[in-house]
Amino acid sequence: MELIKLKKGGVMVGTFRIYVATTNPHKVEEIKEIAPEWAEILPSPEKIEVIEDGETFLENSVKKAIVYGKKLKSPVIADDSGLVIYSLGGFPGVMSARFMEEYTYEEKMKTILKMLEGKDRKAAFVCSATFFDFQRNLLVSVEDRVEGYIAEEIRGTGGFGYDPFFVPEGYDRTFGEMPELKKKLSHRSRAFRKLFSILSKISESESL
Ligand SMILES: O=c1nc[nH]c2c1ncn2[C@H]1C[C@H](O)[C@@H](COP(=O)(O)OP(=O)(O)OP(=O)(O)O)O1
Ligand SMILES: [Mg+2]
Repeated sequence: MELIKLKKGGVMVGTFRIYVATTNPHKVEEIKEIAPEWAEILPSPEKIEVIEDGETFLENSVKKAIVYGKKLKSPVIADDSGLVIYSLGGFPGVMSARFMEEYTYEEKMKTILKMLEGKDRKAAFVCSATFFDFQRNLLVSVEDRVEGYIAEEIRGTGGFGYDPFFVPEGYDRTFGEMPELKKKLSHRSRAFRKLFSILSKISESESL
């Protein structure tokens, strides 16, 4: 049984529905933008609480995928991601969302800007993308990142989270100032492009 109904005689014979195991609609939108034509990407029909107590993005990504996949009994994809600042030992890392949880991202970023005074500003966004198919007990995880640095000030209102102070390598504007370009450059688009390409290869091998 093919994992994904692909083409028959070169004609699309159907799509493969995948729910996104997330509470974050920005993630759903960004994944939809880069998903292949055979994947029908939908927000989860249920909001499921997952305790993200993993020490790595991978652990949390796999946990979210399995909890949602088992509950929905349908193929899912999950993303655990965050900001890693090298001169702060990788802070905030897996704690990116929980750092100053009760404050706005504006306040979180202002605090981090103070922490960075006199320090090296190199940073990366990291995304661990996981696919889990409950029926086939198939789990695939891929991690990727986008290197860059933290700007001297908060700029732009596009994107979400820490976008307004993250400048990707090779550019001088923040993701907040160029949300369209972010969709191509980001850790999320890189990780999910890799994940979808692996799923296509698994499907092709199954239909051999
Ligand atoms: O593209 C991004 N642009 C800016 N900031 C970002 C991005 N990607 C992750 N981040 C930050 C936001 C949050 O502080 C943490 C994600 O936390 P993370 O747990 O993966 O996501 P979440 O709690 O919003 O939704 P969920 O866990 O339901 O997928 O890293
Ligand atoms: Mg989360």
